Amino acid sequence: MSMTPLGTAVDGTVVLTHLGKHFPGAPLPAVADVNLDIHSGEFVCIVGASGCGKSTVLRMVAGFEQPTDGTAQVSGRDVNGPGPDRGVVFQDYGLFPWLTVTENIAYGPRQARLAKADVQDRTSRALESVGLTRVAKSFPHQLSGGMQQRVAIARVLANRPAVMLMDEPFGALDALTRSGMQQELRRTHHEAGVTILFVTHSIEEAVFLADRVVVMAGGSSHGNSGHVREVVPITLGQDRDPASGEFNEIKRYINGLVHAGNEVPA
Ligand SMILES: Nc1ncnc2c1ncn2[C@@H]1O[C@H](COP(=O)(O)OP(=O)(O)OP(=O)(O)O)[C@@H](O)[C@H]1O
Repeated sequence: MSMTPLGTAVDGTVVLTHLGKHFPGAPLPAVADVNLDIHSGEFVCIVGASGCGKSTVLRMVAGFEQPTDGTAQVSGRDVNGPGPDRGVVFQDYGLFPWLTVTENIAYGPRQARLAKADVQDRTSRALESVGLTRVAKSFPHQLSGGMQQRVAIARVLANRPAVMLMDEPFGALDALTRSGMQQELRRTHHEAGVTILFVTHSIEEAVFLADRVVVMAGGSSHGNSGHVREVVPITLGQDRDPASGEFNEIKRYINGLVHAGNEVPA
């Protein structure tokens, strides 16, 4: 349980138990037997080669896909569909183009029929936490990709979810913007105390952001189901330097796990 300036008291535990998904008509389950306990406020990244089921796991936690095996629980309750306790951020920002930045962020709290003062308070705090106050009255098309993604993150924060689910959210950004966004997200995560489950192709991004990195493997191109290969705790502390030897050692280790068994035959 955590109490934060950006949120109310929330229990953002996520428990995955024998979680699996077999899509109709597929010869094998896309994902099988995923077991994971994420504690409230933890930052967990999922990495793995294309097709190993990273997005499918995230989508089951979001409630967009029903598991065919096992359960996903958030805050002690089985996930049966999407809900306001979980906020989702995708690579494409999904903003309403006809609404200003402020209106985009206020949309969720308004839909939840919160009192006007509450809506304003949540919106201004979320704006502030991602450094967007200056562009509050702009429309999405007037902003860069990085700024638009900040709006998407603020929009989720304004709903005060217990868990943020992020699927390759920085994948479309240039390297410099991406690195800035990673630093901001770490700070925001720290302030908001929200649990984050974050899917990425970038091992460096995962090592920079996460408390733990879940390495997934397998998938139909390997003749098996996507599964968790290893969960790697990142013991680098708050100030992480991607140029440091320690950082690179962990990166190399995870890289080895991601690519083990994927060697192209000679
Ligand atoms: N709606 C669906 N119907 C049928 N098969 C699906 C569906 N969604 C995903 N799959 C299959 O499940 C497997 C895992 O897909 P998923 O998108 O979860 O992998 P991923 O690790 O996120 O891949 P990537 O890194 O390429 O995004 C793939 O073989 C994919 O084709």
